[in-house]
Parts: sequence; structure tokens; C-alpha cells
Amino acid sequence: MTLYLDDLRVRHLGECRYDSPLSEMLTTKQTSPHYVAEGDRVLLEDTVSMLAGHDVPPEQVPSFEAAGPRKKIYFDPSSVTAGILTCGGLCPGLNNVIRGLVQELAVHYKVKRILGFRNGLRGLTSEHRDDTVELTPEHVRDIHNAGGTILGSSRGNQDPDEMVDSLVEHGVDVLFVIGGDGGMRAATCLSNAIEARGLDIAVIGVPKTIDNDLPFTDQSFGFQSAFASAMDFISSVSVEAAASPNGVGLVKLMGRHSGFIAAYAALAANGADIVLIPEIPFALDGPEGLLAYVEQHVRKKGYVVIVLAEGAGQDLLEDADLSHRNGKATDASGNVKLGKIDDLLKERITDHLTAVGLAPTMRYIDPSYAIRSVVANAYDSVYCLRLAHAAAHAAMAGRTEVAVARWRRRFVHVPLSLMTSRRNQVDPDGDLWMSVLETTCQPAEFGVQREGEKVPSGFC
Ligand SMILES: Nc1ncnc2c1ncn2[C@@H]1O[C@H](COP(=O)(O)OP(=O)(O)OP(=O)(O)O)[C@@H](O)[C@H]1O
Ligand SMILES: O=P(O)(O)OC[C@H]1O[C@](O)(CO)[C@@H](O)[C@@H]1O
Ligand SMILES: [Mg+2]
Repeated sequence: MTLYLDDLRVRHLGECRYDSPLSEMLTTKQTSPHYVAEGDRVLLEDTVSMLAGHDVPPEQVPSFEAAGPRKKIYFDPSSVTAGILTCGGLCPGLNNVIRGLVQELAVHYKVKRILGFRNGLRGLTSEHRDDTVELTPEHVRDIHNAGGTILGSSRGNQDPDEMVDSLVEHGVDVLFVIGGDGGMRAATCLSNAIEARGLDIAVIGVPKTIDNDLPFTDQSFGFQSAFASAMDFISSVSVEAAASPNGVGLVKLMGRHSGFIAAYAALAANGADIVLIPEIPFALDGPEGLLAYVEQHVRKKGYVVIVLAEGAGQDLLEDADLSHRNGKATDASGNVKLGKIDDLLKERITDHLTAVGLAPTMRYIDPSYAIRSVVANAYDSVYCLRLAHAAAHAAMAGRTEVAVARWRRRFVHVPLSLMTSRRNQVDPDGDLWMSVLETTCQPAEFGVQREGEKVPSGFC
């Protein structure tokens, strides 16, 4: 995907005419390794060869608008009503972002009112629109000490016009949507409906997902806390497998289309022998297949530890015509419900090892919800707070249809259209996967890789 500077420009509601309450703090600021001045921009790409590939002057090279406070802002803070909602699956740090937004908007911008909409987009439907929470610094003081979200979350599409009616009814000027890829699509949809009605409401996305599958962000918040939690389950299963005759330790982790949690948790635990992710198809049978490799491992080492991302090997379920395990159904938001690859693996590994005289002891853990309901760790807590600050500044400066993200360690504004333009996936040719192969010593492929299934390398 070739991107040009114009693809990275963000929408403004209008001219910034009000002095920011933070303007004094900004008078002497200029770009440094630790700060990007408001007129400066952050490069999309970061290697000499990539930059050399653009035959344009430096100011035309693709770059993001820097996030952060502006000297002049669009909204008069004393008349602003802000709205906040969280949608999609849980993710560590949701409460931290809510808390950061409320503190920044209330304490520094001194906005008129902050409303929390309950249970995701459902909170904007006519049926639920009056069930709001008044958010004050006092109300959110301790919420970062708990996992989940004090606002609740949900899946399921809602009518955009009905949702805009709710914003109008509550006099919302700036709306913060904390969500994953679906949430960013919903925010885009809301922005479009707002624009079509000529309304002056800013919509800012704060990207979240434990899957880390959103593009144009170094890592999404909560991801680190989630994989740290997953690491403990890999360690447990390794201890169990090692202590059992022909032990097979199997941990299934979340990750619908992207295997980041599996890859990072396996690296962190540093005890996995095999990591299986959606991005890299594998064969079960044959001399190069997974089963032969598992057997070889059990024979040599006495046990094997496998980390499995839930979205891995979905094609095997289809090939085996296991339609009862691959319902092809979708959830309320339209996300495909995955087949149970863990069941297939348990069955096939047990059958294979038994047939070769190595009847296994299967030790299986599925910690799915346990890893995403944890409290944000120290790193994510800081990250969430800084994203919240960036989001508050973007909204007050009248940016809209934009997400705040950390890109190459700088905080930037990413147009929502880009956030939903592709999926961040583990690149089989990238250095993350290379580290996994170096650590596990597993082969690059189990069986022959099918043509056309290799994910294209990209920006992430
Ligand atoms: N194309 C779309 N247009 C409007 N709304 C959408 C769209 N896609 C998703 N949504 C809505 O956005 C909300 C969040 O989507 P979803 O349930 O897929 O979770 P998510 O934000 O992707 O988070 P995660 O993947 O981390 O669980 C849901 O209410 C969903 O209906
Ligand atoms: O909350 P639900 O609907 O069970 O969704 C689970 C899915 O949500 C995620 O945690 C985030 O999208 C996925 O990893 C997982 O497949
Ligand atoms: Mg999603």
C-alpha cells in the first residue's frame, strides 16, 4: 500500500480561535528527541532506503500530524460537553484511559461536563441514551486500580442517525470512542453521519485491542499487560508438561487474525517449543508436518510445549470438514466466530502419539478472558494516560475523524480511514517472527506453505 502525504492529513472542524489553557507551557517548546512541536510532523517511514524511495522534497514525504496540546484551540472549553464510550472486547487499561481523559478535560481544560455512555454504542441508542454517567475527577479517582471498564462495553451495530440524535440531545461537542478495529469503524460511521448533518462535533478514536491488530500504532494499549499475563500460563503448562510422561503442554491464547499475543507471550516465557499463529498456515500430516515434529520433540526431550493462537490453522478445520467446529457464524458486531482448532490439535496429537507408542499426558489451558481482564501494568498505565492526554488535546483543537496513536515512539494523529484500512499482522518475514523461530528452534514452516497465503509485509 503506497501512502502519500494527503492520505495522512486529518480533518479539522475549523479555525482555532481560543487560547489554550496550556498555551503558556508551550511558548518555548520546540522539536527535540523528546518532543514534536505543533507545526512539525512525524515521518511514516523510518529507514534511509524507504525515504530515498520518495522522489519529493522532505516536506512532501508522507508524515503524520504530531499529537499534543496546541497554543490555540477550536472549542471554548467552558461550553464543552464531552462524551466517552468503550466498545468491543475488554482490554487492560480501559479505565486508565477514561480516567486520563476526565482528568485532562476537567482539571486543565475545565470543560462544562463529561458524560459516560454505558455499554458501548448501545448507550447511544434511543432506548438507553438517558442511562449516562456523570464523570468527574472524584468519580474516576481510583478506577485505574480495576480491570474492565466502569462504562461497560458491548458488541453490535447501531443506527448511526439514532446515535447522532443522542449526541445532539446531550449537547455533546466532543466524543471519545475507545475501541478496536470495529470501534474505529463505528467512530468513522458516526463522524460521517455528523458531517452529513452539518454538526460541529469532534469524534476522536482511542485505539485499543489486546490482539494488537490495529495498524499505524507501535503497539495498542493493554497488549503488553495481556501478554505478560499469558506468559504465566505458558510457564504453568511447561512445568506440568515437563513433569508428566510424554507431556504435551498446550496453551490457547486470543488472537483472531493476528498472532502477536502468542508470539510475545512465547518469547517472554521463553519455554515454548512451538508457536502457531493465524498468519502462518501449517500442515498436520507428513514428514514435515506438525505431528511428526511434536513426536520428534517428545522422543528427544520427553515433552513439548505448544502456544496456539485461537485463529491459527482455521483452514485445517475446513479441510477436515469439521463444520461442527467451524460454525462460520458471526458475533453481533459481524466478527467471524472461530472454529475450535484447540480441539482438533488435542485429538490429532493424542491419536498420533498414541499410535507411535508415546501415549501423551495432555496439559491444556485456555486462559482467554483471564488475560484481558487484568489491571493494566505499569507500562500500559503510563501509555494509557498519555494517549488520553493526546486525545483530549486533539478534540479541543477541533480535530475529528482521527485516532491518537504512538508511532515510532512519537504521539500522532492518524485519520480513522487509515486505522481501518488494513490489519496489523505478524510478518513472516519480519524480525519478530525471526525471534520466535530463533527462540523455539521450530522450522519456518510445518509442511508446504500454500501459494498466495503469505501476508504481505507492510508498515507494521
Ligand atoms: N463497519 C462498522 N460500522 C459501524 N459500526 C461498527 C462497524 N464495525 C463494528 N462496529 C461496531 O463497533 C463496536 C465495536 O466493534 P467490535 O465488537 O468488533 O469490537 P472492536 O472495537 O473491534 O474491539 P475488539 O476487536 O478489541 O474486541 C460494535 O458495537 C460494532 O457493532
Ligand atoms: O468478548 P468476545 O466476544 O468473547 O470476543 C473474544 C475476542 O475478542 C478479542 O479479545 C479482541 O478482539 C479477541 O482476541 C477474541 O477473539
Ligand atoms: Mg475487533
